[in-house]
Amino acid sequence: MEPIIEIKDLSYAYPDGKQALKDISLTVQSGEKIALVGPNGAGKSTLLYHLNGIFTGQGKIYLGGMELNKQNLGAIRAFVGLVFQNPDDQLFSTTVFEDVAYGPIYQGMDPATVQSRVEEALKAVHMEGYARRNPYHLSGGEKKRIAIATVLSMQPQVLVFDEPTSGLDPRARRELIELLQELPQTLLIATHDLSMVRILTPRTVILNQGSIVADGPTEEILRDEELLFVNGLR
Ligand SMILES: Nc1ncnc2c1ncn2[C@@H]1O[C@H](COP(=O)(O)OP(=O)(O)OP(=O)(O)O)[C@@H](O)[C@H]1O
Repeated sequence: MEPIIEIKDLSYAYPDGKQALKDISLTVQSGEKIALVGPNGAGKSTLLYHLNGIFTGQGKIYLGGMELNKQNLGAIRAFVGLVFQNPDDQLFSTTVFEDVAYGPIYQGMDPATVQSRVEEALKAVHMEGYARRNPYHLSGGEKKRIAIATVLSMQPQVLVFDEPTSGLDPRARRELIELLQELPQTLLIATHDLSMVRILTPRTVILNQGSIVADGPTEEILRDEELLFVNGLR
């Protein structure tokens, strides 16, 4: 079966010369749920931002068989939904509807399709009835859900999350994890929340200093105290 994500020998240096990713290769099959863990500065966000072309490093990335390049960028951005750590980076309209409708409108969908895309996306995050609300005045947990809906309205097959549980209170965190468990898409989640990893993602990849240092079943990785310790995870 063709992998849904294939990263081959990806390296990336920031303009100031900081080498953030070194020779990353990763293959993900459709439907997998994967945690990307590692200490601060390991390169997790940098890697995620490559998956929908925000950053472009050296190496090759294929998504659903499409090569990530300028020509395919529109299709790839519909295929891979990236949910930022801070929902305020994703919500900028005065109504939830406009924020969730933004992608479909930008893609030129007709009003009826836009409407149904918004309704479906809000339903998927259990936020029906919020369309007329102002995102600015929502709680942290609600904003997070709407940020996810803004991505779901594009019907992506891959969802990429940067620290989805950060800043949430215990109840909002638990509800968000339940929501992530329900999502049928392939998930790649950068996180420091190992207790979420334990229950949500059967596979874990450890990144440290820009390199993949472990990749395997979450159960085995989280059992390896030494591995966790040397990678700043304990
Ligand atoms: N705009 C930038 N310019 C230069 N270096 C950067 C920039 N953004 C990040 N870096 C550096 O790149 C490396 C990887 O950063 P990145 O944010 O990808 O790590 P991370 O694993 O997501 O960390 P965290 O867990 O703290 O979110 C770090 O050393 C960081 O300082």
